[in-house]
Amino acid sequence: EFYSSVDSMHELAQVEEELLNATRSYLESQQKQLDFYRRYVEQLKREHEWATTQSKLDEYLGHPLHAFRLIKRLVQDWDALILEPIVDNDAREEFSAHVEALGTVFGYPDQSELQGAVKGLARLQAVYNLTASHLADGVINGVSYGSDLRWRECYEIGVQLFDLGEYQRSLEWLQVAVMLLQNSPEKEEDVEHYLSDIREYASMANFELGNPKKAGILLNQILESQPTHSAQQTRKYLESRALGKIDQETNPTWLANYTMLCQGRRLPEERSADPLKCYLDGKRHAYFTLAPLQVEPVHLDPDINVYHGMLSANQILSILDEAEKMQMFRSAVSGNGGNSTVKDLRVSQQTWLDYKSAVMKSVGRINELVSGFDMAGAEYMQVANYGVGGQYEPHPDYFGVNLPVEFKGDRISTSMFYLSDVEQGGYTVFPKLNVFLPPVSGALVMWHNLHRSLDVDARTLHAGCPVIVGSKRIGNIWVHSGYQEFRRPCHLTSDSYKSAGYQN
Ligand SMILES: O=C(O)CCC(=O)C(=O)O
Ligand SMILES: [Fe+2]
Repeated sequence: EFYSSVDSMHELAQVEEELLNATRSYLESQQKQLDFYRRYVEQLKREHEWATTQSKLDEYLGHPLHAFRLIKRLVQDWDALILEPIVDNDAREEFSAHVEALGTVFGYPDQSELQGAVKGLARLQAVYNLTASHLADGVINGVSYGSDLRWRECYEIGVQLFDLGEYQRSLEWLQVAVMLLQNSPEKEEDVEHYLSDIREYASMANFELGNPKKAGILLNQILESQPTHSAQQTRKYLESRALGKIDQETNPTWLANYTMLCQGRRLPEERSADPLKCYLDGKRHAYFTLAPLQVEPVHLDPDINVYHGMLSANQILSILDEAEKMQMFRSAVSGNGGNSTVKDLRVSQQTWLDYKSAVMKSVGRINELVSGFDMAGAEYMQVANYGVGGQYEPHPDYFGVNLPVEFKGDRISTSMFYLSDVEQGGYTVFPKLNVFLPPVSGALVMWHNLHRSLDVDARTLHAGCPVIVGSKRIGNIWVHSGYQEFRRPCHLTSDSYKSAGYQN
């Protein structure tokens, strides 16, 4: 699977590079061969004309050498030099073999990949209010990336969204496709034809959106100029379908908060708390005496802190190197019965690193010293890379159910290292706490998922917003409660009442 991570998209870029090279050399060799045929045909033509313009063709052919040459040409030369190479063309076979081999070596994206990429775009539109026309112009949140889309691409996005049942968005893209097509340098008769295809989809999308009248008007427009268009069948089909009620999918309540925070806007608060201040902490451990922790508290109770500058650029490179050597997998989310399922809930690829290498030893130590927890209870670090529209919808990190003893307790804390900056989007947000965090490479975000009583803290619900531009990389370390009895002891009174109002 390619679209879910920027890393694996690299391979696609390589595939395209190979395709370009192969095609270019194929065309060159074809061109050479064509030049050769043309020269040979010219030569034959001269001979043929010379012969037939002789006053007496009879006499010409009566000459044994002439007769021999004509017969040789027809028996051998035409076949060997022209007909055979044109019909079965070595270069062509070599070329298709090469292209096929590319597919087996690198893999080749299929229809589902295209759908995945389009879903990613739709997700970005939904969360960041991006219009299809801005995206088509290559403008994202006012920044122009100089990669505008052609009408065909917008049309394709519209079609894919239609197939995904995203009719409103499909319509939006189809409209952009129409505008671009009308201003494109295509031949006029082609434009009319393409317009009809787009209108046919727009008609169906309108129908699905409960607007059969508009659907009918569009179909009529098509049939006026092209009476034999497949819109005929579409009209019959739509007429035959009883207009059932379109059940609008209701958005979950957290979506509004999630969307706002992803855009870097805080929700209005009833009372404004004292602003939190950054500080240096050189006392947490002797290790930090010379280089104190740069702490940015972003929430109190539950505490969420960002520790800046925890990993150097070189350390990050080593971690990513190590991760690259492991196979990255499409992230799964724990489903019912503990089975992992691959859902759009989480679109990224990930791998797990132990704490054996030099750099991972430091990472483990940093985590131990900053969190105060015993790494004996830590899972391996999960390194993840988010691709097009990559996201992780709001979730808690704890499991919260009766865990088997092997789990050594639930996930008491989350340490998330940002292993990259993200050009646009990709914030980490806490919808119940009104907190958003833009990723900052080298920073570490840490919070507790459990109360001191080890009851789950529902306030820690959080999410990774869709990445708009860039490649987001994070490294997560989850520490379990099993070994931390002396590191974070229970209080005499339970504090779990604090999250009671946040369960849903
Ligand atoms: O990507 C993010 O910012 C959050 C990731 C996350 O919550 C997780 O991996 O559990
Ligand atoms: Fe998480």
